[in-house]
This record gives sequence, structure tokens and C-alpha cells, in this order.
Amino acid sequence: MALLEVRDVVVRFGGVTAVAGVSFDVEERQICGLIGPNGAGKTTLFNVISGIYKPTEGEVRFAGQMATGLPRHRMAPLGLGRTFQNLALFRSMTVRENILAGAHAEGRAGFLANALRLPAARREEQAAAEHARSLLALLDLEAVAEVPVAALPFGTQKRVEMARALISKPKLLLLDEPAGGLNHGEVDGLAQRLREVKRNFNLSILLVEHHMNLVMRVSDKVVALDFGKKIADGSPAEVRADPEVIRAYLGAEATAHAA
Ligand SMILES: Nc1ncnc2c1ncn2[C@@H]1O[C@H](COP(=O)(O)OP(=O)(O)OP(=O)(O)O)[C@@H](O)[C@H]1O
Repeated sequence: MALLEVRDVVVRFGGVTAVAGVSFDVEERQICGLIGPNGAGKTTLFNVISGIYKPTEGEVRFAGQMATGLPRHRMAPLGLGRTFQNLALFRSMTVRENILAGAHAEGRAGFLANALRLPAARREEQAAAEHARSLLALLDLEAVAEVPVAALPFGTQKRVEMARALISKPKLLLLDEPAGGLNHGEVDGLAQRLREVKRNFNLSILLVEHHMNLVMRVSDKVVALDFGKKIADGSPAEVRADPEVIRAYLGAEATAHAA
């Protein structure tokens, strides 16, 4: 059984069919890249998988459980972590505080135990602090741990967001354009970091990304969409050579040049 199963997902917005019956799987410990020209339906599908949109038809299963239509606060305990295209960090809080804020989804001790500072809550707090320390090291954030996020460059803030998503120990990490706004060197660093994160945490990653080079370098498999339909699904080499994919991208380029 695959970790994530997307089955016949359709999303309509009024008269617009943004996703027109897409199915694919993400296996355990797999990095899957979701690509496609502008308007292909990537963000819409990503929002269905992360629970922001309910599909018009079809379903998403996560670790064998139906995830479609679950309220968002029930997604993190299932093992789904995500980052956002436009960072969603607490800007006046420090890097460490932001990362720890992500640990709450994982907490089991409950509100009362936390309020009374019972031993179970204290143990959880210590474990989260320890985990935060290892994430600061892994994502090269130790030097800025006590700096408010607002004072940091965009590329560093993106690493903070990834650390915050990782502290809840997701089985599947959903990344929305992780390379967006990064410079060349930062994209190289990101490629290496994604592989390290997969190895260290034994998790799967689904990334929506415009940066083709990054997708082809880090993905174990790539799913390509065009006009809401899946046009290819395979290894990076297979998808890169797929005539439909080439046509979709060349067509998109020709349209952009004509505009
Ligand atoms: N909330 C909405 N209401 C109406 N139409 C929408 C909505 N969201 C997306 N669409 C339409 O659905 C289609 C797919 O959009 P989507 O944003 O999912 O594509 P995308 O592949 O993520 O594009 P991009 O690469 O430009 O972000 C587009 O035609 C878009 O205009």
C-alpha cells in the first residue's frame, strides 16, 4: 500500500475544471515532484492533499486512511506536514520559537497537563526542545536561533518553515514551491538538504515546484499535469523525455513569448 493515494480527484470552481480526474501514488521514503505549466492545476491538487480544498469528486488516502474532507487540525496528527508558498511564520518570534510552535500538533499531554505543568507535559517540552536543537543543526540555523524571523533573509526564513514542519515528525512533508525566491546557491543547498531530510527522517516528500532542475535532481518520481490532467508519471528521466511533457512546456513557452 502506498503512503499517499490520490484517486480520480476532480476539482471544479464554477465553470472551471482545475483538476480533471488525477490519480497517483507516493510511496514511503519517496520524493515526488509535481510539475506542470502555469494553470495546470498543481496548487489546486496540492491544496486538496493538504486538506485546504475538498475535491468535487475523488479521494485522497493517507496511510490507508481516508483523508479527504478531514478538518485541517486532524491532518498533522495523521502525519502530514506542510510549508506554504508565502511563508506563514510568526514574524516577531525567534527562529527557535517558531520551530517549537510546530511541536504543538505533536503534543499528546493535553491542555490541562500543559497548564498544570504535569510531568508528561514537561517531558514533551524537553523532547521538543531537544528535537528543535537537532533541526537547527540540520537546517544550518544554529547561528540565528535567537533572532526574530522578520530580521532574516527570505532563503533563511524558508529553512525555518521547513524545520517547523519537520518538528511534528510528519510521514509526508508537503512543500509548496520550496525553491521559489531562492538564488542559485540556495537552490543547490536546498537540493542537498531535501535528500538529507529524507534520509534522516525516513519520510516522503511531495513538492510542487517550477524549478525544473531542482525537481529533476531530487525526485525519485515526477508527476506532470497539464490542463488539470495527468500527462506523465515516472522517473525524472522518463518524464523529461515524454513527448506530451515536452509539448506542454514548449506550448507554454510559445504562448509566453507571443504575449
Ligand atoms: N479559487 C479559484 N477559483 C476559480 N478558478 C481557480 C481557482 N483556483 C484556481 N483556479 C483555476 O484553476 C486552474 C488551475 O490553477 P492552479 O493554480 O491550480 O494551477 P497551477 O498549476 O498551480 O498554476 P501556477 O503554476 O501558475 O501556480 C487555472 O485555470 C486557475 O485559473
